[in-house]
Amino acid sequence: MTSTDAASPLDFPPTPAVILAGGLARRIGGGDKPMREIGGQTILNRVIARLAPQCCGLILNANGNPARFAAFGLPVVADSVADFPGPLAGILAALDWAAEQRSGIQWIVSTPGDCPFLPRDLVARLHNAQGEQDAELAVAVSDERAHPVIGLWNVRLRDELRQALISEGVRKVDRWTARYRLAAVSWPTAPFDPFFNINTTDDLAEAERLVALDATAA
Ligand SMILES: Nc1nc2c(ncn2[C@@H]2O[C@H](COP(=O)(O)OP(=O)(O)OP(=O)(O)O)[C@@H](O)[C@H]2O)c(=O)[nH]1
Repeated sequence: MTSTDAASPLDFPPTPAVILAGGLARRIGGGDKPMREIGGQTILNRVIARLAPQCCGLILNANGNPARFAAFGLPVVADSVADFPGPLAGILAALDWAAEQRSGIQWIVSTPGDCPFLPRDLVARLHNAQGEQDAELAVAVSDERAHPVIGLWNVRLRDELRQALISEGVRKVDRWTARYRLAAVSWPTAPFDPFFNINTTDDLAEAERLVALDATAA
């Protein structure tokens, strides 16, 4: 067994996760996509339920009035870079939040707020791969496709990210991560892709079907 197959949560440093909900959700008609419901629960509730047992805390990255998320009881951190420059702005906001905590947080895991079936071993396997490969970042992969917003980020990289976003105008996550030693961690896609995410109303319907499959598999 390689150590990426299994890991105890004690094997890696305490790691908070940021749930990225700062986008405009244009393909689904705007609004807060994570507040849409599938199987009688918000997508956000499902993301929280997957991540909370794996992390030492959760934060929500969202723009606009944070009061609309009050019921979830999470710190809400807005982008510091204006005009919706994409998910890198949310990752930067989370890294800055971590540095401000002054509790020695070294790593943050990021996930989108529209990905309700995240693996229960996400954080452990990202950390294991990072450690084994002495990588600077780790990113999730399924079906040979990288999911650049689902990753493990070192708080140390925040000023380089700020520079890339603000001074160089970098927008694509994988354009930025290509600068670093990156560990890619692959998950199986049976019975379905755990990184299935919801972009459209058709995806919402598909997610309803997967909720039932997921309940059977659990
Ligand atoms: N903080 C922040 N997050 C963003 C921004 N744009 C997208 N995201 C987040 O990045 C993840 C992937 O986003 P996309 O699928 O590209 O964008 P989206 O807003 O979800 O949907 P579309 O507008 O339909 O593309 C989601 O979790 C978004 O909330 C942004 O400008 N700022």
